[in-house]
Amino acid sequence: MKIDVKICGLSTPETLEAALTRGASHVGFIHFAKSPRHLEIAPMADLVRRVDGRAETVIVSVDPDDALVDRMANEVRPDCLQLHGRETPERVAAVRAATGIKVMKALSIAERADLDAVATYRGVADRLLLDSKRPKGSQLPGGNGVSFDWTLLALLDPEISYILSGGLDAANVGEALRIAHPAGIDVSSGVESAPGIKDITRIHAFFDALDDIAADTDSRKASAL
Ligand SMILES: O=C(O)c1ccccc1NCC(=O)[C@H](O)[C@H](O)COP(=O)(O)O
Repeated sequence: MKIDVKICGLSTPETLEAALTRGASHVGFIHFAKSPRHLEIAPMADLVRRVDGRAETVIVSVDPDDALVDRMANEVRPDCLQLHGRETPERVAAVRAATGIKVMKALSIAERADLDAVATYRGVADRLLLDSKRPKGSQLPGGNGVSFDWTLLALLDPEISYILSGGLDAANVGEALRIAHPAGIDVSSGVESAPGIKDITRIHAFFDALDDIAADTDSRKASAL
């Protein structure tokens, strides 16, 4: 089964094109002032226009107030709003109802108890993104380039569909997909040369790794016949 691939924290037309050319299903743009990937609304709207239906566009924000939700919805018009703060299920439902735009809710996972929150967003958020907890000292709720213990995900109800995020890169995505069974994967730092600087070579390397995994899976299936 083909999984979704979200390349997040894009900020230039060139790196956006590279992600789209390689078949990203989702492209993400960050609106969070403390992030090295932060984009103001107008440049973000420009990048979203360039996507022109080739992938789903996602704006990432952290506990946005109603005024910001309104600006993102009306001035950028993304396909999806990713809420990466402490938004409750009620807030997710309210954002969805107010905008008519899909909502992806990000949840931080570090230990077994963190999985309890996942079910409370089921049927409320359109997508769930399971990310690592921010490391001590980081000001960013996401985009920290650290992974969590993927074996925890075996404890989730297998019916729950999620996007796996946090510290993925070309070198570890194969192992992540052997352990976890996500509907999609999300990467940011793993395709950067420095915080906030997306790297076209690393974007290609990430998709090359996914192609290798797909080819390996196909050949295993063929030899099992
Ligand atoms: O990327 C950021 O700077 C960011 C800032 C504030 C909230 C969320 C942020 N990123 C959200 C994402 O979806 C990232 O892709 C996700 O956390 C994975 O990042 P990484 O571990 O760097 O691959």
